[in-house]
Amino acid sequence: MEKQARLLSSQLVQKQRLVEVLLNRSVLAWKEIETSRKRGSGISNISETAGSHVVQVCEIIAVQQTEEDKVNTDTRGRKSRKKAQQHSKLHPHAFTVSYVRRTRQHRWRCCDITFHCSSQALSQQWIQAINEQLSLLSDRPKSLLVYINPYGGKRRGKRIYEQKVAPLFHRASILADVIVTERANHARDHLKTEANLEKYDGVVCVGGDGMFSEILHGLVTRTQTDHGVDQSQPDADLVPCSLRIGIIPAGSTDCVCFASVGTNDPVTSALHIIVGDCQPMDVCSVHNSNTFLRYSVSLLGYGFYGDVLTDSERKRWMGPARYDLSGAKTFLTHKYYEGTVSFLPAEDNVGNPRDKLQCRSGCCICQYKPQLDEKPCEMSKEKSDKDGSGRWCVIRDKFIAINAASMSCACPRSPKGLSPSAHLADGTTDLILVRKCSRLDFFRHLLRHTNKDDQFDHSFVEVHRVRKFRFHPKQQEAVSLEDLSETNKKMAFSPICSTPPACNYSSTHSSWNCDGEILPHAAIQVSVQCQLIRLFARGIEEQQQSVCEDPYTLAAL
Ligand SMILES: Nc1ncnc2c1ncn2[C@@H]1O[C@H](COP(=O)(O)OP(=O)(O)OP(=O)(O)O)[C@@H](O)[C@H]1O
Repeated sequence: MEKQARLLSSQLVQKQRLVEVLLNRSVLAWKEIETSRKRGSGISNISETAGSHVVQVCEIIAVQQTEEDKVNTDTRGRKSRKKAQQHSKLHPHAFTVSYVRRTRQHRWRCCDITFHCSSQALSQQWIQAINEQLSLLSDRPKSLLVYINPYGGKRRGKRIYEQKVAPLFHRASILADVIVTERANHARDHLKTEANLEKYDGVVCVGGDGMFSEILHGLVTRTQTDHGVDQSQPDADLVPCSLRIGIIPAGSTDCVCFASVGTNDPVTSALHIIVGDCQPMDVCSVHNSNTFLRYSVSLLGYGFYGDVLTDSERKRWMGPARYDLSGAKTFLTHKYYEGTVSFLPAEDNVGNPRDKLQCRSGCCICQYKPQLDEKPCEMSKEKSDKDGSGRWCVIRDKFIAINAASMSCACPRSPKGLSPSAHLADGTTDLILVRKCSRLDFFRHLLRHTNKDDQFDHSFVEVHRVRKFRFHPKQQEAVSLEDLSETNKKMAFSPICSTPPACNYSSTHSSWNCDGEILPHAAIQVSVQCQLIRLFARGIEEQQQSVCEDPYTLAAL
C-alpha cells in the first residue's frame, strides 16, 4: 500500500479525551493519547486497533461546525458534565463528522463524531480540509429527481422519505426535486417526455418493485428516444442510461433493492445514494414479433409463476396473503404447458448457474469481459439452429414452469432465490425449465427453494445461462396432470387450433409474469441488454467489511 501524504493532523478532544487526529486523501483517523482504554466496538466499518479509529473519506457523509448548544450534549451525569465544561473552556470550538457505520445484516447508519478544538481557526481548517476531500469525490450526486408513490406498500412512502431520507440528503447538501405521483404511470410518463434530465445526477424511486419498473421504463425509453434508437426492434443495441437510479424501499415487494443492497432499509439506501455508489444492472427486453412489450430486471416466469400472479391479481383486496392463497391454488391445479423454448447459451460466461458463486459487491463474473467469438453449442440431444448470431438450442416439451432469473430473486420467502448464482450485471439470465413431473416432485423442487438443497438437482429440472431466449406455446389445451385419463389425453393432443379464442386461449396458455406484471402474450422473445442501467448501490457486501487498515496512517498516529 502506498504511503498517503498527510493533509492535516492535530491534537483534538473527543468525548473529553485527547486524541491525535489525522487526515489524508483516503482516510480520517484518530487515536486516543490520554488513555488506551479499549471499548467494545460492535460491528463497525471503523477500524479500531488499540484505540485507533479509521473512517474512509469516501464514506464520510458531511462535516459541519458544531453548534455551541450541542457541544456538550454527549455528556451524561453531573461529574462528566462538569469535566466536559472544563474541557469546553479549553476547547470551545467543535466540528462534527457524519459518516457511514455498518450495523447488522448489511444495514448502514449515519453516525456523528464531534472533535473539539482550541480555536475557531483550527476547527475551520479541519472543516475545510475534509470538505475539500469530499469535493474530489466526483461520483457523488448533487441534484436528484425523486418520485414518491404515496400508495405503495403500507402507504408510507411519503413519510419514509420526509422523515428518514430528506434529512440525510439535506445533511449531504444534495438538492432534491420531489414529485409525489398522482396516478399509476405518472413517473414513467414524466420521465419519458417532460423531465429536464440534464439538471440531475440521478433519479430516486420511493416505492416498491412496481414503482421501480415505472422508473426503469421511463428512463430507458427516454434514453433511446434521445439517441434515436427504436426499442421496438428486438435486436436493437440499446443505449445505456447515464443517470443512476436510487431505490428507497417503500413497497410490499422490494426485490430489486434487496438484491442490490442486501437489505430493504430506507436509511441504508439513502446512504448508498449519498456516497455515490454504482451497481450496473442487466435489463431484459421482451418483445412479441416486432412489438416491444416490457423490460424486466428480475423474473420472467411462464406457467407456475405466471398463473400465481394472474390468480393473485383477482384477489388484490386480500393484501399480501393473496400470494399464499394463489400459490397453493396454482400448485394444486398442477397445470403444464406445451411449447418450444429456444435459447442462445452464454458459453463465454465464466460462471454457470450451479457453480455456487453468488453475485456480491465487486463481483468478478460481472466484471469479466467475454470475447465475442461464440463456440458451437454442445448439447447433442437438442436440435440446434442458427440465426446468424450464434448457435441456438431448441427444446420442445411440456413445462410446468419456465423461469428466467436475471438476478437471484432472493426474498424472505426464498432466501437463496430462484437462481442463487444468477448475476446482476454479467449480461445473462438463468433460464430454468421445469418439465412435466408429478405433483410430489414439483413440491420437492419448490421446497428446495427454502432449504440448502440444490433446486436444480432433479431429472425434470434444467438450467441454462443464456443471452437470449424465445418461447412459442403449442396451441393446445393445458391439462391437469391429475385428470390425465385416456379421454382427456385425446383432448390434450388434439390438432392445433387456428384461432386461439376458439379453443379457450386462457386455459391453453399461461401468462408471463414479468417482474410482477402480467404480460398478455405467451409467445415472447427476450434479449439481455448487458448493464443497461446503473443503480446507486454496490451489490451485497460479502461480510461486514471493515476498511482496510491503513498501516501508514495508524503508524503515524
Ligand atoms: N399515485 C399513484 N396512484 C396509484 N398507483 C400508483 C401511483 N403511483 C404509482 N402507482 C403504481 O402503483 C403500483 C405499485 O406500486 P409499488 O411497487 O410502489 O408498491 P407495492 O405495494 O410494492 O406494489 P404491489 O401492489 O405491486 O405489491 C406501481 O405499479 C405503480 O405504477
